[in-house]
Amino acid sequence: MDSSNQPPLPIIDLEAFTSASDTATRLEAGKQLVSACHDVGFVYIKNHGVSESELSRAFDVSKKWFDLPTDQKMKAPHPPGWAVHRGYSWPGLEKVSNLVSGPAADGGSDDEFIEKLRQVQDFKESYEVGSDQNPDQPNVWPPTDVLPEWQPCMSSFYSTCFEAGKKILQALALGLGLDENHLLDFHSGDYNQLRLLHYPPIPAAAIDEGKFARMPAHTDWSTITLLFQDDCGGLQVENVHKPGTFIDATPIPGTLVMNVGDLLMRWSNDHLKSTSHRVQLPPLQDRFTGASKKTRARYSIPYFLTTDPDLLIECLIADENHPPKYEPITQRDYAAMRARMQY
Ligand SMILES: O=C(O)CCC(=O)C(=O)O
Ligand SMILES: [Fe+2]
Repeated sequence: MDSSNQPPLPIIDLEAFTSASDTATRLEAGKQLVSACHDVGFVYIKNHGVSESELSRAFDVSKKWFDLPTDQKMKAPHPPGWAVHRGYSWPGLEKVSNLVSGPAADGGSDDEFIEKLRQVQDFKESYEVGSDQNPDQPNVWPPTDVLPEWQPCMSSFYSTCFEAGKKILQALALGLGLDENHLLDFHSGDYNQLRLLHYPPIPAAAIDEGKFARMPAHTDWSTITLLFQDDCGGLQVENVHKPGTFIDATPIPGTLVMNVGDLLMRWSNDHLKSTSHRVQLPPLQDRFTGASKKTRARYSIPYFLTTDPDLLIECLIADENHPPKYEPITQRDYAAMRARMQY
């Protein structure tokens, strides 16, 4: 892709929202964020409040985990089935799918349909962490002798990310013309999800030939997602003005990438966009040389903010000109529909 033809993704400085004491400046910052989420659905955020030291520690410990031998990692396995999304998933277990309709979307039994989704393997491994206060999704931790720093580091990073997420939810609410805590009030923080991702090096040809995907195009089902990525590159965001084409979300040091999830899109009556994204090969010049032209390994850390499961999500922006497009739904019902398609 010729990157010079790409429209840049917006960059929002959260400092204007977090440190200004006057209402007008904060409101303006919120409106800028909402406008970016309306136009593109993906933004870089700087001054997000997650310190450089906490972030590099999370990446270091994540790398240590994925460097462990498989038999050690398998001491914290993702439970079978789709109901609980915690613990370690080995390469190929998950097939990210954007299909929310189809024979099995209503919880039906078309196993063949789901099997088809798995035919292209996602070559990545992941570890999902939640809150210990989430009764529906008990955390899966390895025995403490496996990587003693794993649990304390990831539990702490989970809370750190929520602090950053709170400010973003407040800025969004203000920008939408709502009370500052309107969106945040739906999020106790117990239902968020921290995801550690590792995309191992693979021959570039394997992706080019369609045998493997790093992560195929999908939207997230969360309220919002915060994403920290290393310097490898490969994240791409669909160009909303040219569907089917993608813009590189090149890593920018000191920023996180924030995107609107499907739930917030629905909640905002489609005012905010949940934009499709994917992970492709890193740029050509960064691929390993040699016969197989292996890609670099890539590490990323998405954090999904999700509402408490039984609160009813009703369309927010509803006036005579914009009647609600969707029935109210609880996050629990929405997530069950999505998860069924993924595992
Ligand atoms: O690894 C990335 O950069 C993207 C991850 C992602 O989109 C997801 O986990 O939903
Ligand atoms: Fe995603």
